Amino acid sequence: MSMRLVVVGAGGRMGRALVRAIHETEGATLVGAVERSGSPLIGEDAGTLAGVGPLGVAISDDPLATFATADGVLDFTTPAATIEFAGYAAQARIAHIIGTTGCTSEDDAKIAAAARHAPIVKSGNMSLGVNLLAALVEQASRALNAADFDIEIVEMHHKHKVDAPSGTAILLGEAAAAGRKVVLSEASVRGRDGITGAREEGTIGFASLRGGSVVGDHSVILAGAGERLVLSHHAEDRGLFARGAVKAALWAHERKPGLYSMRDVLGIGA
Ligand SMILES: NC(=O)C1=CN([C@@H]2O[C@H](COP(=O)(O)OP(=O)(O)OC[C@H]3O[C@@H](n4cnc5c(N)ncnc54)[C@H](OP(=O)(O)O)[C@@H]3O)[C@@H](O)[C@H]2O)C=CC1
Ligand SMILES: O=C(O)C1=N[C@H](C(=O)O)C[C@H](O)C1
Repeated sequence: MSMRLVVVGAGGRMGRALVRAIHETEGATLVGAVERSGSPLIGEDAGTLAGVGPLGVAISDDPLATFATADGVLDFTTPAATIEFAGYAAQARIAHIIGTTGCTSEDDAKIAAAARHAPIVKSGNMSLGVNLLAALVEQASRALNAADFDIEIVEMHHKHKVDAPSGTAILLGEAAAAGRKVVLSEASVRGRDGITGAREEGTIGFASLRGGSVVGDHSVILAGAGERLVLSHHAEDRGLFARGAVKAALWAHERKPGLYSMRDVLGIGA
């Protein structure tokens, strides 16, 4: 039987891409679409809004009632909304696929608590390419030691993005930190300005650029004396993330409660 999915934030950039991806996927059916109460999109057909024609799914502002009809929820919204949806998905015991970035460690603790009751897949990037890149970054960071190679992560996104560094940059930073056997929060340097002093050995630097319509560019630079290794990913279309999220939902369907990553879904080890 087809997996019944709800898209929350259905009117957003990713929300619309998710509706299209579900429509194109055999074995997945859109049964609900949610936006915040007061949104002018309430009552509109989610398929029409996403450009695939009417699907008979009106956008609702009642997540709890909508989740009761579904097997899973796809969530690319905001941290505050995601925490609320994690509670509802746990109550309904349905899979929750979280692409939202910018969550704090307190938010992540609430998501981990919800994962005791339902399967949750959370990732800063749902594409195959980035998750493979993370495995390569982990390997390269392990092979090239901190005394000889400095790690810097550069990302660029469209001008509407509200969080920095991107969730993907953090995911890649975690991979680099795992390769180096350090804790990212203790090693990271986020942005430089003024007389910063020379670079401290073993740190992992982050730089964020914003502008135009860039979907998502990431590079991890391992800079040594006289040579640089640059591992990059360029996303050209949001459909990439949406297809990954639908794949994660199908993978999580009827799986045991727990917090899973996209590397679990894709079977990519270090
Ligand atoms: N993990 C991944 O692979 C990817 C992650 N992302 C992340 O996904 C998130 C969304 O990105 P994007 O689509 O560009 O952002 P948008 O702002 O275009 O979309 C977010 C949508 O969520 C809605 N929303 C916010 N709060 C609620 C609520 N309480 N209930 C229902 N709907 C709500 C917004 O409505 P309103 O406009 O009214 O506030 C909006 O329609 C970001 O965190 C981004 O970083 C993006 C791409 C890939
Ligand atoms: O906000 C975006 O657009 C994106 N967000 C994710 C992130 O923060 O890394 C993934 C992707 O790069 C697009």
